[in-house]
Amino acid sequence: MGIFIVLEGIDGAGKSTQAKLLAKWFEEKGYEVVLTKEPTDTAFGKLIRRLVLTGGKEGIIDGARISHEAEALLFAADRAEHVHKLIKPSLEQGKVVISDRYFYSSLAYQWARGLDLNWLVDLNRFAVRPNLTILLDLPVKESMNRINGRKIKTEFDKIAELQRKVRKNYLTLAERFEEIRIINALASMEDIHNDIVALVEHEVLRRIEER
Ligand SMILES: Nc1ncnc2c1ncn2[C@@H]1O[C@H](COP(=O)(O)OP(=O)(O)OP(=O)(O)O)[C@@H](O)[C@H]1O
Ligand SMILES: Cc1cn([C@H]2C[C@H](O)[C@@H](COP(=O)(O)O)O2)c(=O)[nH]c1=O
Repeated sequence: MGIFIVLEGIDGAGKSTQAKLLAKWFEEKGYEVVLTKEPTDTAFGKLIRRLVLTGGKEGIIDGARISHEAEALLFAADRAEHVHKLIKPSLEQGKVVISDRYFYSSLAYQWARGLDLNWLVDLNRFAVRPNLTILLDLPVKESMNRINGRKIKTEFDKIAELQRKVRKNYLTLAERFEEIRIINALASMEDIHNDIVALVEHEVLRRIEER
């Protein structure tokens, strides 16, 4: 069985930066790595980017924005394909899978949109649990600074208030899901990478060796 690691956090927390650094670290140790993300690059992921994550006309169906429940279902459908077609087969082949976002994003964001947390947990029950989930925790003010320079912004990027709710939700989720570990994302990229490596060595590799 392989190793499954997830990076989570509000927009601009540094997930993709750290996912790439961690993938390189594992590769240098000789592991075969699958670096992936949600929403995925498949047809489902593209549909989500068009219907949910673009603030313009493309997000409108039959004259109105899609409901938050429909959004949650689309994210879950994308995730089901991700789990069954990529994550599970890669783990069965003994690979290291690193995902930039996973079902915790649905819990944190769609909960912040007003949906019921337990309904979201049930909807995502099919999602295989990671060995380790790293929550990159960053104050919203800093995340807004980091993402402000982007040319294309999602609706979420623009709304600092929503990001505040999402950050609070992630911290609450870290109390509920034992695989979530919090890292201070205000530090330098290098320090954060070193903190992540220490967690991986301690929480994942050592436990596998002890089995
Ligand atoms: N520790 C850090 N200190 C300062 N800037 C950082 C740090 N980590 C990442 N950045 C910068 O912040 C921006 C956002 O980083 P990144 O794309 O990795 O975040 P993300 O969490 O994947 O964002 P999103 O969820 O919105 O895709 C990038 O310009 C990146 O270079
Ligand atoms: C998986 C997932 C994502 N989201 C939101 C979170 C972000 O605002 C965007 C994705 O943007 P990124 O730059 O590609 O990280 O989608 C969500 O609301 N629910 C989810 O399940």
